[in-house]
Amino acid sequence: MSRVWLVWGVGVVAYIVAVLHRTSFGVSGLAASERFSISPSVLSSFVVLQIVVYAGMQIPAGVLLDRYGSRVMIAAGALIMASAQMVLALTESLPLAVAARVFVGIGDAMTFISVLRLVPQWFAPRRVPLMSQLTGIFGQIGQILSALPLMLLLNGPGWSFAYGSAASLGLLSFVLAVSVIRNAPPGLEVVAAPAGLREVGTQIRAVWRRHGTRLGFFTHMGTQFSMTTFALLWGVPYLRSAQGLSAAEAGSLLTLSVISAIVAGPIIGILSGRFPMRRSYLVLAIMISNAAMWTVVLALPGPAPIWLLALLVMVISVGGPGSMIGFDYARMFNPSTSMGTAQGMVNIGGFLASLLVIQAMGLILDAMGGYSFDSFRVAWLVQYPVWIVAITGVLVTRGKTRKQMGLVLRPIRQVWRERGDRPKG
Ligand SMILES: N[C@@H](Cc1c[nH]cn1)C(=O)NCC(=O)O
Repeated sequence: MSRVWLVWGVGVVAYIVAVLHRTSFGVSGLAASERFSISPSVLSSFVVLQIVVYAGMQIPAGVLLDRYGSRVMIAAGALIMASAQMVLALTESLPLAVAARVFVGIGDAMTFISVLRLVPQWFAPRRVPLMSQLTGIFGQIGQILSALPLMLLLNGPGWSFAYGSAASLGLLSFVLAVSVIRNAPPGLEVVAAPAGLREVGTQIRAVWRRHGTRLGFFTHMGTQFSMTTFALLWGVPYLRSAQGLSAAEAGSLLTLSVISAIVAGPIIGILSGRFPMRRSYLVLAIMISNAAMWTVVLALPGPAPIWLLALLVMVISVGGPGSMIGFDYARMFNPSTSMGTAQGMVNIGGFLASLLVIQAMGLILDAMGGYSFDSFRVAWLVQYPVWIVAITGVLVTRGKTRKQMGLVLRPIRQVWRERGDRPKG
């Protein structure tokens, strides 16, 4: 196997294991409620705290990534997460469990953007959009590992064995990262120069001021938060307690979600590569279809048929690969020495929205008496303000970006008309 595939493959394995750690608490939510005797809102606070840390660490992680490169960041992230999962495997103390999830958030924050950073370093520019999509997609296998084997281990040998196994996988990923990953092919490495706090602050502000970075931020926000909320915490309790599905059915829907993202990813990668100036239409279509699908399901007065829930899961899952367009924008509008910072900023979008929604849902569920059909029906409504903010953000920053580029796009109708008028053959 050539060096490039090996480096990328090990990076992807590290990301898969990070996603496994990240999603493990969501699938073990009901078991965690019993083990630590906690209510829905405390349970959601766990996940919220983990995402707060993940989102809060994006800019520091991005700055460190620009400075030290992918290898150190991926290896350190893997070790931190493995140690935290081992603590979680062994403890029955709530404060220690909370601290462990904080460290899972820290390690997780260091992983994805560092793996994504390997792509433009190791692959030819024309391959970058598709390889970035594939990086994102393969990472979601970690969610399958949570939904199926981890769930089986939880229901069989139990909590400690399940979390201990996740920790061992994390250790393996640390060893692989140290031995195999290199930041770039020999002689091609570009790292940011050492900088003081003031210079770093100036650089961060410069990155945020670029309209393309903010376009990426709102893109990431509106496309992926619904699926993240579903996968990280509220999906399984909703499907089981409100919609009456079995654990196996709920697990299968989470697997279907990953399969949908795997199918959608390359299509989005190819479409956004062929029509780079129209990528935002794809982004807006994804946000609107997510909102429309939820509207149909929430409008029903009782549990939805399983085919409709499957359709909901498939539609919202397209948001995962759709959010990768946000990273394309960051890459397009930022120099390579501040790419890590820009991608970290974009990544905050979806996770910030997810944590607000997860926490708000936990509070609503608590106030309405727990995991009932009616309380979930109200709780999911908190998604709509996020779609409004994200769609507005995309429209505004897209306008500014186009203006800055001096770009005037012909209306789509005109493009189609001209295509039709072109002589055939
Ligand atoms: N949107 C995800 C990645 C993705 C790609 N396909 C499905 N999901 C994302 O932004 N990930 C960041 C992370 O840390 O996982």
